[in-house]
Parts: sequence; structure tokens; C-alpha cells
Amino acid sequence: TSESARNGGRSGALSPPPPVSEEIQRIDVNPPKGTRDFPPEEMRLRNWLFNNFREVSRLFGFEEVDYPVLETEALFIRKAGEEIRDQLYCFEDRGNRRVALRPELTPSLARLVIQKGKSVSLPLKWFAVGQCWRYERMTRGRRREHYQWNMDIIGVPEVTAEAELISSIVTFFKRLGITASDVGFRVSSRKVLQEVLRCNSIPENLFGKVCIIIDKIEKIPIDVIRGDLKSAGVSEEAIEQLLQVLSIKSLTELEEILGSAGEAIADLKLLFSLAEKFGYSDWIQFDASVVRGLAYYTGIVFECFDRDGKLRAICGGGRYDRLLSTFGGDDLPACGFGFGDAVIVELLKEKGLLPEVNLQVENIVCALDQNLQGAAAKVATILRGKGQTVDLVLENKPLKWVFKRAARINAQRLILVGNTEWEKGVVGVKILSSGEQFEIKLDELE
Ligand SMILES: Nc1ccc(Br)nc1
Repeated sequence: TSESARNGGRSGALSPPPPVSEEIQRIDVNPPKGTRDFPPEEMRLRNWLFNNFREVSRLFGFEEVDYPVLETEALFIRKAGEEIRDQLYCFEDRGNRRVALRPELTPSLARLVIQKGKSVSLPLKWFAVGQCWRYERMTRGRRREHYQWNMDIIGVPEVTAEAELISSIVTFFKRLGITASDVGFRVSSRKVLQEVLRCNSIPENLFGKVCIIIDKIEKIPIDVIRGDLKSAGVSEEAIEQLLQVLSIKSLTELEEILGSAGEAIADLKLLFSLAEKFGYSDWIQFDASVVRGLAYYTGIVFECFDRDGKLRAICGGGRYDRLLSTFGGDDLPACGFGFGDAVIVELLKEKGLLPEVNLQVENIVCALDQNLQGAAAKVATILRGKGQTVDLVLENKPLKWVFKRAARINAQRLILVGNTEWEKGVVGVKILSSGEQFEIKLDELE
């Protein structure tokens, strides 16, 4: 007919086939460079990890918060030469606003605390698990996103806050089977550097920049460190004193050099005595070379390392008492940590501690005849109403197929809805592990 002729010989077709030149190109089905998909198995491991983050946070009485992954770029513009700034995933949006995918969560926390102002009572104990981003120009194949667990205490100037945070991380490690033989915390205080800079009349506004330069001390040659410090405006004498304090190996030695009057010594001595009370003395050690790579830390800083020395820092944190005022808010004492989702998984693999997180369904429900699909749906609904997990077979499939699916989803029992049984008000049950088979009344199902 003329219609079928118009449709390339296919009668009834609604529209002509696309002209050959508009063939649909297959899109790249991989996620964007540096990002990950989480298919079911990977998502089960991620949920297991994040549930441990959340359970520890709950044990410590922390409240969960969250913020947009997209923030104004200004929140992350700091002039201390941090890597996190160099790799900011920033762009101009369609409203010509400068925005950025957050590289960390702490500035968002500071923004929300300022926004809440006097309406929140201190101390705040907040936690978040959020995706953070970076954009590295030369894509060394490194990831551009990861998830970070953060716990922060706002409003507590005492070192008890830092001691509590380290305790929460130790609690997390213990839950996963990680011990003080596997990992340790290197602890110091930036007040050590602050006291050296003050003694040498180095302007306070250089403090952040000096810390960022010193944080690279194990990654770049010492002469480059000296050069960078000199260019930043630090005197030769101050540079030598800085490098000297960084090599101090004990609190006793530190006290000899700085004297016992300074805040740095007092904070560190209190932290180590609290560690004793919390029961995690075996997990922490003083290490004057720890500065951490974020400009806003002002006091205690710590990072967790694997004792085999194979991995990057597992987590890190510290006190940041002056962050809020950098956003125009009133300063509040604050401390917190960030714990990424990548290195910890590498550590668990190393230690053989990755959990078996298999899919587990209690029931697979199947109609033996197509006319019983409604009955099967009713059985599934009854079970689900009792809190049972149910995989309902949605198509007319042979039993062989059903048994294969039952095995794949690791179902505990197969519920068969057949005509004869249904007329008697019962269903067939097969316990898949034992093969035991029986009938049961609908209202006795549980
Ligand atoms: N800050 C940051 C963000 C994303 C990744 Br991956 N690593 C560090």
C-alpha cells in the first residue's frame, strides 16, 4: 500500500527510520575521568564502610549534617599556596557565578555555623560523609572524587575535644579489626611553629603559608623548602630554628627547647595524658614534623599512618580556631578531622579485613501459573508487611530459571504459589540450604 511504501515497506510503522547519516553513536559508558560508579557489589562495601562511619559518630553523640557539593568558589580561595587550592574544581555557572565542587567539607561547616549564629547552642558536634572533588590538570590517572567522613567539635577550646576526636577514630579502627600494630597517629601542634615565628618576629600573616611550605618537607628537597621559606619572608635564623624544632623527637626535648610555659607543650602534655585515660596511648606518638597541608590549622594537628609505610595518610585533622573569622564570622574554637574512603580500603585489603558483603534475600516468591501472578504479589506483600525481604518473580519463568535466580541472589527460601495449594489456602515453601519442603497457611507465613 502507499502507506507501507512510505514506511520503507513496513506497514503500521509510526515514523520513518532515521536517515543513515543520523545513526546513533554509542556514548562512552564509562564514568567521567577520575570518577567511579558504584555497582551493587561496590555499593555494598561502600555502605558497610559508611555505616561504620555513621555508627561511630552516633556512639560519640554527633549529629549528621550535609551541605551542597557545589559551593561559591570564594569559600575555598585561600592564599597560602595549598594543593587543595591549585586543584580546585571551579567554573563559572550559567549565571556567571564563580562556583566550585567542594574539595573538603570544613569550609561548608564554617559557613553553616556562621549562618546559624546564636541559634545553635555550643558545643556543636557534627559529622558528615560527603563527596569531595579535585581537578588535576595533568591527569596522573588519580581520582578526582572521593568521599570523606568528617567529625567536628565547635565551641570547645580545650584539648579534650581533640582527644575525643582521636578516640572516635580509634573506635572506628577497632570496629574494623585494625589495631595499634597496624596504624598509628603522629601528633604535634602548630603552636610550636607559631612560637618559633613569634620569637623571630615573623608576621602572623605568614603563618599559614609557612605551614604549607613545611608540610612538603618530606616531598621536596630541603633546599627548596629553605628557598620557599626565604621567598615567603622568613629570616635565615628563623628558618634554621624552624627546621631544628621539626626534628625534635620527644615532648621532653620539646619542653627543653621551648620551655614549659608555652601553650604548645601544655596542649600536647594534656593530650597525651588524656590518651592514657581514653586507653589509646599505644596508638599515638609525638612527631614535631607533622603540620598537615591545610592553612587554617592553628593548634593540635594529627594524621594517621600505616606502620608498614606502604600507604598515604589514612586520615588527618586538627584545631582550626580562626577559620570562621576568615569568612567574616565571629571566631569559635573548632577542631575536626577528614577521613577519606580510598586509603582505608587499601589498608583493609592489605590486612585481609575486607568484609564479605553478599546480597542476602530471605524469600523468592514465584507463581507456578501465569494466572497466579496476583496471588504471588499478595504473598510477597504479606511477607514484606512482616519485614521480610522478598524478590518477587515478575515474569512467567520455568522453575529451572527460578532456582538459578534464587541461588544468584542468595535467597534463603523459595515460596511457590500453585493452583492446588492456593485453593487450600496454603503455599509451598522450600528451604534452599537444606532442601526441606513443606506447605504453610498464608496467615502463618513469617
Ligand atoms: N581534596 C580532595 C578531593 C578529592 C580527592 Br580524590 N582528593 C582530595
